[in-house]
Amino acid sequence: MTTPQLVVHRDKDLMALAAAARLITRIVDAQSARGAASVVLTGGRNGNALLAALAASPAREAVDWSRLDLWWGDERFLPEGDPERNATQARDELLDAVPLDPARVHYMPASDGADGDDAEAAAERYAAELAKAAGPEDHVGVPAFDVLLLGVGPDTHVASLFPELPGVRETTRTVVGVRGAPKPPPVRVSLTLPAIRAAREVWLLAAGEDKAEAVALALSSPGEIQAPASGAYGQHRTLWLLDRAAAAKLPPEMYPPASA
Ligand SMILES: O=C1O[C@H](COP(=O)(O)O)[C@@H](O)[C@H](O)[C@H]1O
Repeated sequence: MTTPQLVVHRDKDLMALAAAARLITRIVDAQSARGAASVVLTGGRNGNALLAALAASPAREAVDWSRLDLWWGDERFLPEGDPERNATQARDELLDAVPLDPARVHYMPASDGADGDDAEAAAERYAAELAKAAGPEDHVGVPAFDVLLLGVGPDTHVASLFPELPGVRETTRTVVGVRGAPKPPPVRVSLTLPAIRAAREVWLLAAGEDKAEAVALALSSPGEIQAPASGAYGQHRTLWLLDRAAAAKLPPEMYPPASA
């Protein structure tokens, strides 16, 4: 487990710009070191804002998009192309504008795909795809992602792991079907905490005052069943990227000095 490191930006727009710049650097570094990079995308407002900032950045030219593997941390289990799918939103914000290798873009299945509306079967299919990409040194059955992005919901959910639901209790499988999600749509597919924790770096994104309670709760170590975000950490680094509004309820001793 890595200790969470907090960075607080002035507002959500600056947070998205800074996170995009940070992500470009991380991808370029990984491509230089290992030939390719892998990133797990998140849905939600902050994840989409990051992708939009990345699309608008001239520095995006520094990335070799053909050597980037993209995965998803969760998906709203809806038909292909549905505007509420995280994949559709990611395509609109960035993916359609950059020269990715389609074979390296690992979308989570849609509800009108090969498994129909069986979210559990779709989860198994995605787990198999992840296992195929994992190397012999990757014990959990997923690749050691360079960066795994997570939005943080106002209820502390990350990916589609909601407080107290079975998904957050999963200790063996890497991907699960989720039913009864309190945020629509109720049926989803999600990486589990063991899969999330296999990432080299986990970055949690939270901006806005509606996230302040969740940030304070998750960082006070209440337990991951009650606050799933508290169980999300990376092998090398766990980074919480916040704006001032989302950091407002942190106890003063946790507030990073440089960003006060
Ligand atoms: O539904 C979802 O919500 C969370 C958080 O989204 P936000 O808009 O409150 O930031 C997101 O992380 C997740 O990927 C998505 O499916």
